[in-house]
Amino acid sequence: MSAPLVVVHPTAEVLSDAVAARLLTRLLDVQSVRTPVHVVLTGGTLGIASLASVAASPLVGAIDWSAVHFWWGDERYVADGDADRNELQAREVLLDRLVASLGLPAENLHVAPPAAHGVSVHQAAAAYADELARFAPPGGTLPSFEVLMLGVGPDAHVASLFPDHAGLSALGTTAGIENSPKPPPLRVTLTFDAINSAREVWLIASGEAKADAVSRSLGGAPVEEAPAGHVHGTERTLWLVDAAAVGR
Ligand SMILES: O=C(O)C(O)[C@@H](O)[C@H](O)[C@H](O)COP(=O)(O)O
Repeated sequence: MSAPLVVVHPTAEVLSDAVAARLLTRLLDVQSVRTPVHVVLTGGTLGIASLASVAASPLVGAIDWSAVHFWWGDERYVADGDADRNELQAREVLLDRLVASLGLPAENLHVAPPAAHGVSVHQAAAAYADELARFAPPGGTLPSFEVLMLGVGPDAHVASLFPDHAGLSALGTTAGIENSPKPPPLRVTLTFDAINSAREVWLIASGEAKADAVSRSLGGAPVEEAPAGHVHGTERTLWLVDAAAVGR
């Protein structure tokens, strides 16, 4: 477990560009020593803005995308093609282009299943856990995540781990979430154990509305109040924020 390091950027725009630059540089560094590389993406405004910044970066062509796998920290359990799907939003700003022209294999996008008739959110979570286990080292249940990104909610949630909510005590690698306080109500999420297995965990937050959540998370609030304060990378935990999110 690594102690958090907080990096403050002046604005949300600079922050999303800096997250993109950091991700691309990290991929270049890692690809010089090991491959394939597993990256976990986040939904949310800033997460998607950061992917759009990746698409706009001149470095995007320098990565060997054929050896990168993408996962999601959480996914909204809605029908395939629904605009609320985190994977759809990520595809629109970046991933479709990586597949179409930069060599990312379509099968390297590992999504939690969309909602389907007769399939519960818990069954979808179990299917996502099976997919994760397929890419785990022998005897393991999870791929070796290099970077895992998490947006932070105004209530200090991360992924779909909400304060005072069922997912906080979920065992295993994934959980189905019902009655999410942030719509839509059904979600599939990685658990704390799965998140905390990543080498680097990057929490990203911008805007005044997140200032209280950031301060409570970094101030040691209990997990039931501030789940975001209880995620850590094994090697590095970064809080990448803008000035407003730290009350400046
Ligand atoms: O699917 C989701 O809704 C999420 O993955 C969620 O955890 C998100 O990252 C935060 O709520 C921050 O979202 P914003 O950046 O939009 O505030």
